[in-house]
Amino acid sequence: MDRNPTPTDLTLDAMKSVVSQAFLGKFTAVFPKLFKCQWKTYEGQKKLFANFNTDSNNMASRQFCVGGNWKMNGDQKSIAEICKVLSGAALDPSTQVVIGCPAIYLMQVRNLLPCSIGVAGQNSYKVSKGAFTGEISPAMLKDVGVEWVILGHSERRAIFNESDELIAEKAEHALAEGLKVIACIGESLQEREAGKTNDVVERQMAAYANKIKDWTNVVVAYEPVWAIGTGKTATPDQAQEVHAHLRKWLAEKISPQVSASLRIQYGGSVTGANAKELAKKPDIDGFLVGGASLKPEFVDIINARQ
Ligand SMILES: O=C(CO)COP(=O)(O)O
Repeated sequence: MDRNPTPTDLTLDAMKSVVSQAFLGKFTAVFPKLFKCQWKTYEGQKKLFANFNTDSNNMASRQFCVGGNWKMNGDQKSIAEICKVLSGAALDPSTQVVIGCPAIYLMQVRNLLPCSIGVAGQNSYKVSKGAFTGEISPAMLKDVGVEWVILGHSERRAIFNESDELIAEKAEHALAEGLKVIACIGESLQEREAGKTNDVVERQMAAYANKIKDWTNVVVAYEPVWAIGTGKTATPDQAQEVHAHLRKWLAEKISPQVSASLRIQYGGSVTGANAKELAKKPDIDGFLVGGASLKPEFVDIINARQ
């Protein structure tokens, strides 16, 4: 929809939901898992709906989205344990949850987690197949039931020398293949201290914008490099300042609609203890979490808006 939803649109959506739920009810006995999953989604949408504000610039109109980035951590045993915790936990149904796990464990994680939790690759290449030893493609991620990919993480940029252009090409291809993309950006400590934060995130966003024409399936993750894995979280005000700047940039360079609807996560030493304060900021629409996503406190981060 390229306009704000009107109360009539919302009522029609609610009616469609009720009818489809009634229809689903008939099949509860046959497809209990499917029903449980649909119901959870419905409950989440109902909660979102209750909060919905037709002012599209309002944070309530963007679904809170929390990603766990396990990076190169875990083994079959520990991953099974984390999946058990997540599967059994009472997670805020209005929060979208996505787990980015090492490629080799993607199928295991997809099989262990309920369908209400999305699974993400941590990287994918810019073409669908071929002689690219060591790479995986969006088509392969989709083939094993993975719907998301994290791209442009600062570790890919710094350690594996990925350029803004390559990352944008990867994002373009992943979106064309039907994946949802968590597109990471963020400045280093040196860049922040030199007062270049806005320039850096604008440059990284401009590279994405050169290749991305439809932002519907994109979530941006603002992750200041100095806050990643350091225990030195950006303060809620520091994070909000950059998120608000990004929204202004999006309004000017892309469109007011994309600026109002694109979700921007914060990442960098998010914990169960600091998530609630960060989540109160109007332009913070979720988190991308490293270390704490491997621990039970990840549940508190998911529930930060409750
Ligand atoms: O890099 C991150 C998520 O992608 C953040 O990592 P930490 O939460 O461990 O700081």
